[in-house]
Amino acid sequence: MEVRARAPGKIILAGEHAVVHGSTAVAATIDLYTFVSLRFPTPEDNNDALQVQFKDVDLEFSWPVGKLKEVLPELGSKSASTPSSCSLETTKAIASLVEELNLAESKLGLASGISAFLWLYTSILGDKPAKVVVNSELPLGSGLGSSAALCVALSAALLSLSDSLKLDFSHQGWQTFGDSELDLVNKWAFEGEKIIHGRPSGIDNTVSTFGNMIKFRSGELTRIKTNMPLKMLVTNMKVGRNTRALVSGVSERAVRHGSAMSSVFKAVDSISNEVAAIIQSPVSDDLAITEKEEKLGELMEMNQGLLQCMGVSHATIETVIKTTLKYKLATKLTGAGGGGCVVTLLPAYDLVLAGTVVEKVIAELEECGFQCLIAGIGGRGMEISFSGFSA
Ligand SMILES: Nc1ncnc2c1ncn2[C@@H]1O[C@H](COP(=O)(O)OP(=O)(O)O)[C@@H](O)[C@H]1O
Ligand SMILES: C[C@@](O)(CCOP(=O)(O)O)CC(=O)O
Ligand SMILES: [Mg+2]
Repeated sequence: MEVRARAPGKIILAGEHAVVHGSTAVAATIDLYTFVSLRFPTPEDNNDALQVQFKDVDLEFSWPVGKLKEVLPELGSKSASTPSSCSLETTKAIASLVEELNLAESKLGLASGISAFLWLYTSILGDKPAKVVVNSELPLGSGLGSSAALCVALSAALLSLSDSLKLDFSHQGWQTFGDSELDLVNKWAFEGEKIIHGRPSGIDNTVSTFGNMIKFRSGELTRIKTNMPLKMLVTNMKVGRNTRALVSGVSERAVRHGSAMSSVFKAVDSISNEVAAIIQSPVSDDLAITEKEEKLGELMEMNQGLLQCMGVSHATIETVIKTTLKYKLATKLTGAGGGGCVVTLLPAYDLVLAGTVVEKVIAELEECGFQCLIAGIGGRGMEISFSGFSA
């Protein structure tokens, strides 16, 4: 009896950071997933603990359910069908549980993910013993939304075994939820993101839950139907950074320079809306596609300039921008910046030329020690699959 959930990462085509301050942003899923598997113990297992294994970071923990009951003040008082924020009291209690894990210095950055795990698990499934395994195809902390993918996959797995969803356990293979169930997953995942990001906009968990490509503003999503082939090169510069710190850095700058920063956010809003309009407008021929790519590239460059204004670029990002510019390709950071990943718009149709240009640019970037991948974008959102359940 096991449920497996998977949720994709994302790229942000325009609008990161500004979206936290009410501007429009455009995001698409990428075909790299975080997986969460969950199973309850059988009587033979004789297990009365909540066990979790985070495979990507080589960490494994176990809390006897008695301990959780003793420490967590609100345990059992939550309803899985009503997402709620973690209270100050529970935040402190979870922090004490995480502190007792004595994480090594190099793994302290993972504490917020463990806290989000404990909050989501105990809010949705209370004190039920279980074994949870997390693994991901996404690089962690690189701007591709691993935090949201974790929260979405976890919320989906937990909700699917709670009493709040009525699901078809006999269905074979991956299945998704209806819109109202997806909405519930998304709301819980947002609560988890709050613990990891501090002040998330909700764009990452929303695109990971619903899939495809979305325009997002102040918690509202509009699905985008692409009318052009979009090919993106994702380059991971492997420079570590922390989303929470970068997001709060932008907020502090916005407090120091209110009027200037609100103009920056307004400009980003216009850029995102133009990006969405270009992607959705009908195309007549290849020439029209090339024209659209040129406009998108220019908008990406403008967005990158404004991200630099917000203080979230990085010397390494500028290196990649210069390298791709030699090949007339536009690049911007994606996600929180400060390192992490950048995206470069690749020509979709000019295959002969694209082949050589793309190969050359990838070779040059890889020579610098960066990791490149051409991501499939705009695919499915969160999905679950059951095994070992009798119909
Ligand atoms: N597979 C995973 N296993 C453990 N923790 C994870 C996993 N995925 C995400 N996290 C948590 O999310 C954090 C990274 O989130 P964040 O800084 O927002 O970057 P991003 O979302 O761009 O990957 C990690 O430090 C960790 O706490
Ligand atoms: C910077 C931001 O716009 C995106 C952060 O994405 P990531 O966690 O770096 O993948 C923050 C947010 O929207 O919650
Ligand atoms: Mg994140």
